[in-house]
Amino acid sequence: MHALEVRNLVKRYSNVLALDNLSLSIKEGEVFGLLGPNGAGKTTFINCILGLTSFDRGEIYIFEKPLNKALKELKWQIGIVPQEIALYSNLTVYENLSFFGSLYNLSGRVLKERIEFALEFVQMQDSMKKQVKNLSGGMKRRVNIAAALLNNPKLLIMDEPTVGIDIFSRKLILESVEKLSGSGITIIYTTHYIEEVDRICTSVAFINKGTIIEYGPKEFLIRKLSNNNIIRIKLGRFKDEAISKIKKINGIEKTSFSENELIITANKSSNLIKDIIEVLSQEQCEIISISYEKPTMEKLYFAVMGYTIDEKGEVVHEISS
Ligand SMILES: Nc1ncnc2c1ncn2[C@@H]1O[C@H](COP(=O)(O)OP(=O)(O)OP(=O)(O)O)[C@@H](O)[C@H]1O
Repeated sequence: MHALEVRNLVKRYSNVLALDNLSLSIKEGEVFGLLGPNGAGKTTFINCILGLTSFDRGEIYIFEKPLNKALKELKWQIGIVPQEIALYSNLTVYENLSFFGSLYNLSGRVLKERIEFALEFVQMQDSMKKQVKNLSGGMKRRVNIAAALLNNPKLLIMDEPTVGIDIFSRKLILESVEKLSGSGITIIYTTHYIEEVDRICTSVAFINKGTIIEYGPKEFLIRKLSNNNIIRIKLGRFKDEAISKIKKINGIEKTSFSENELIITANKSSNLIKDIIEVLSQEQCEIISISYEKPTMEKLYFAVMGYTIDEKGEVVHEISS
């Protein structure tokens, strides 16, 4: 079943086209990362699917129900962690959670148990009596997450939950998403931190200028979008002739050799390792190790967004469209 299906969504703010025919679908149970730079349209997208902002065109289905129906019938199964902290600062952590729980019609023992579970989940039990105004930004964000989990949602939407918070809270938030992953809950997680998507998401969509450039399961995208394989071969004894012969193998795009390491960039479609080993053994070279370099999510992201990264790791070049 699809947790979310969006078709040709268009949203305009006067002269800004914030969402430009955006389409995507998210399967139930996925931790889905929506990754894009500032102003890409992430928050507008989230606001549209939550019915918080109107849109000009398109269709949205949540758990296969049209948006209006879904928001009426499934409202209590959707947890939201908004970008802005949405808590009462003069109330304590516990009082805030009691209030949000009562909005879900939770009361008595069930409410108490759900609050205890949510507090433990975000590791805030020790701070439950503190007023929210006395908490750090990261702790407030964790209370927001606890509030979103009170009703045991089927769909959890987290809009840039780690922006501007301390490292410890960030670590806890990422760990809590990891704990939820695989439990059946669907999570939509917007961010502009590539390493977060790499760590916690099962699928990812690259969004820019209001449109989805690519999306799918992470491993699928890495296979689809990486243009080549990089093979590293550490040699003991070697002959220059072997290196020259390897350069000529069909499918090899680039080679470099320094400090006894041969780095080969090979065409994605070719499996050349057998040919390379054959040359090395014919030339009686000593192979110490062979490894494949996996393309990183970061390299993939910049490539998809139209940038390249040089050897020093700097973004150097925008490819004009
Ligand atoms: N209320 C608004 N009125 C006019 N323009 C808006 C409004 N909200 C967003 N925009 C514009 O729509 C575009 C998409 O903005 P949005 O906030 O959805 O992007 P975002 O990816 O969430 O960015 P960020 O990571 O900075 O939060 C931007 O060009 C933004 O300036």
